[in-house]
Amino acid sequence: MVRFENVGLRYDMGPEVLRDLSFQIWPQSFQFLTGPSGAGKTSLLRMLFLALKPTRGLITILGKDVSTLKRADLPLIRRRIGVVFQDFRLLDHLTTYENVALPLRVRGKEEAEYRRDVVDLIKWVGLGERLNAPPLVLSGGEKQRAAIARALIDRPDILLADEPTGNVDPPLARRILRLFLELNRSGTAVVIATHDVGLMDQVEARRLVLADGRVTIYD
Ligand SMILES: Nc1ncnc2c1ncn2[C@@H]1O[C@H](COP(=O)(O)OP(=O)(O)OP(=O)(O)O)[C@@H](O)[C@H]1O
Repeated sequence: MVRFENVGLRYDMGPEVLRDLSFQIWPQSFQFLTGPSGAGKTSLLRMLFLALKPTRGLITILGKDVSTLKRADLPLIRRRIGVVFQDFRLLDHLTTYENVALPLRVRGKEEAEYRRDVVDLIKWVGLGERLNAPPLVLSGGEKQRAAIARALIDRPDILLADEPTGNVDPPLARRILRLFLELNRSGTAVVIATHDVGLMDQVEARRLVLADGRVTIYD
């Protein structure tokens, strides 16, 4: 599903922040991506989301070599990748419902086709009471779950989450982790970037550990 071979990344003329990364992410797998602050977790996620190209090496995502992808191919592949950003990126002038429905609206789907799915998904993340609330009145944990619902609404093959429990207390972090595990059981590959050791210790899962620009894998 995802294959990295000897991938390196540098920003502008700076030093290589990631080097010699070789690993695969399998369909329906679950893994944590971890490492100290500044180790390159967000940079790696950005390459996985096709927001950043490597400066060397080969990346294949969903069967496509990213170096040969044309701009016009990007939306189709990105649609199969759900992302929960560290800063949520919800639109303040839209309600929870509208934020979650946005990817479908942008694709030109009719509301009658998706309304039920959007409402069901919002209930699944525990925000049934907040359907019509704008992000400004949501707590950090509620925003987090709205961002998760939006990442999932188009049924991605792979979900990438950047510090998805960074803004929530431990009970809510456990709840969010359970949502990801449930999602994974239903067939979605999941990559969670985190430096929350307490969170990782709750499940036996593969860990991709970044340090000094390199990755070590603990299966
Ligand atoms: N746009 C950029 N331009 C230049 N350097 C960058 C840029 N983004 C990240 N870096 C550098 O790349 C390295 C990795 O950063 P990155 O944000 O990927 O790490 P991280 O592991 O996600 O950190 P954190 O856990 O603090 O979010 C850091 O040295 C950072 O300064």
